[in-house]
Amino acid sequence: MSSATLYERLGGESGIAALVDDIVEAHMQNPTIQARYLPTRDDPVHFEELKGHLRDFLSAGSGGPAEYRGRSMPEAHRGMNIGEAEYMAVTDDILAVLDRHGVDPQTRQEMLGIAYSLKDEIMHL
Ligand code: HEM
Repeated sequence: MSSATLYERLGGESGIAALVDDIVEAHMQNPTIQARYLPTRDDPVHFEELKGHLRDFLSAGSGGPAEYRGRSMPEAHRGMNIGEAEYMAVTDDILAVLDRHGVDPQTRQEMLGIAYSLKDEIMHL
């Protein structure tokens, strides 16, 4: 086990910013979920706010200093009726990007655990 916090292992503020950019881009390219995400780019202010929320969510949730000011997970995803295949697609994108950024397997496993733990707050709402 590494003694570094998850936040540190993700590369701190700059590492997380780079991860979020690439994860969002991966979602835009992923046929299973791109229709959910492409419209968020139509309004650049909203898009930047969304990416800021994703950075803060990841920082706050991994032991970093950010304060998450976005909506709760059920609030953010209510009305989307997100299914299993879509959840898998998002998780796959995240793991692939972590791999590309050289994040170690134990840390990727931890991220997978966190993603699974959030399922009930995000799916079928
Ligand atoms: C590990 C799983 C997930 C996490 C941690 C997560 C996290 C978040 C966060 C933090 C936001 C920002 C909320 C805000 O700005 O108030 C968000 C927004 C969003 N999420 Fe998720 N999400 C997950 C899975 C999914 C899935 C499976 C989908 C559907 C394919 C999805 C679609 C969206 C969309 C479209 C938005 C933007 C909503 C908007 O335009 O305001 N998310 N998510």
